[in-house]
Amino acid sequence: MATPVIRVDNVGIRFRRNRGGRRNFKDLFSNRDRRSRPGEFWAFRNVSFDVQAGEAIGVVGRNGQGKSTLLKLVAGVVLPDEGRVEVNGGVAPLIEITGGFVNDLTVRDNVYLTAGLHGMTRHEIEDRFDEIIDFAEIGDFIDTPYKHLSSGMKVRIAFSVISMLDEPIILVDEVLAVGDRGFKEKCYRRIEEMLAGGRTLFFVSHNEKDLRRFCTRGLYLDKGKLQLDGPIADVLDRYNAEYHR
Ligand SMILES: Nc1ncnc2c1ncn2[C@@H]1O[C@H](COP(=O)(O)OP(=O)(O)OP(=O)(O)O)[C@@H](O)[C@H]1O
Repeated sequence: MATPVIRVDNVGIRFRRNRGGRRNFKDLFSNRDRRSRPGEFWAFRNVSFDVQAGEAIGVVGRNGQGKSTLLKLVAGVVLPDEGRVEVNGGVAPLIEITGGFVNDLTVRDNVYLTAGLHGMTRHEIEDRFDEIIDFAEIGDFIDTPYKHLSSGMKVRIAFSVISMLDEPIILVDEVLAVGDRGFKEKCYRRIEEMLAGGRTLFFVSHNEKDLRRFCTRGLYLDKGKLQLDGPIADVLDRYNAEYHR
C-alpha cells in the first residue's frame, strides 16, 4: 500500500478543565502525583488510524467527544500529549476559519495576508483575487474593515480564500453553519470539486445527510476512544443505535 498521507499512532490528548489550571491550596500540600493534576482529563486516548490520499473521512460523535480536537491535531494546532501524528502534505483548515483574520484590516488586506501565510505568492493572489471575492459575493465590501462584516460574510470570505489554496488535505468543521443555505450549498459543491481532484477530506458534522454525501469512511469517537473506524454507513448505524434509538 502507498505511504499514508496521515498517520495517527496511539495518540492521546489531555486538557485541563479549569482555565488557569492552578492547583488549589489543599492540592499544594498533598502528595498527589503531579502527572494527574486536578482538573485534567483525557479528551481521548489510544487513537490510531492511517489515511490514504483521496480518502474522505467523516468524524462522528456526541458533543464534546473530541471531533474538532482530532481535526486540530491533523492541522497541527494541537499537539499530542502521547503518541505521534504524521501529516505528509499541506493542510487547508476550514476550521475556525475566521480566527486568522485581522479585525482592523480590510477584506482586501486580509485576503493577501491569509493567502500569503499559506504560501501563495503576491502574483498568484492578484491572479485569483477577483475569483475569491466573486465566490464570497462580497464585492461591495473589499475596502471595509473585516470587523464590520456580518458573521455570515466573515465566513464567506474566509471559506473562499482557504478553499482556494492548493493544499492536498482539507479539514472541514461546522463553520459553514452560519452561512445561509445558498452559500452552504455552494461551499459543498466546491468541496466536491476538491474531492474529485483527489484531495483528502476530514469532515466533522452532526448532519447525517452531509456525512453520507461526502464521506466513504467514518471515525466514531465516544467515551474517550476511537470506537469504530469503518465505512461511513456502518459508523452512522452504530452511532444511531447507541444514541438515537
Ligand atoms: N483548549 C481546550 N482546553 C480545555 N479543554 C478543551 C479544549 N479544547 C477542547 N476541550 C475539551 O475537549 C473535549 C473535546 O472537545 P471537542 O471540541 O474536540 O469536541 P467535539 O466532539 O468537536 O464537540 P462538538 O460536537 O460539541 O463540537 C471537550 O470536553 C472540550 O471541552
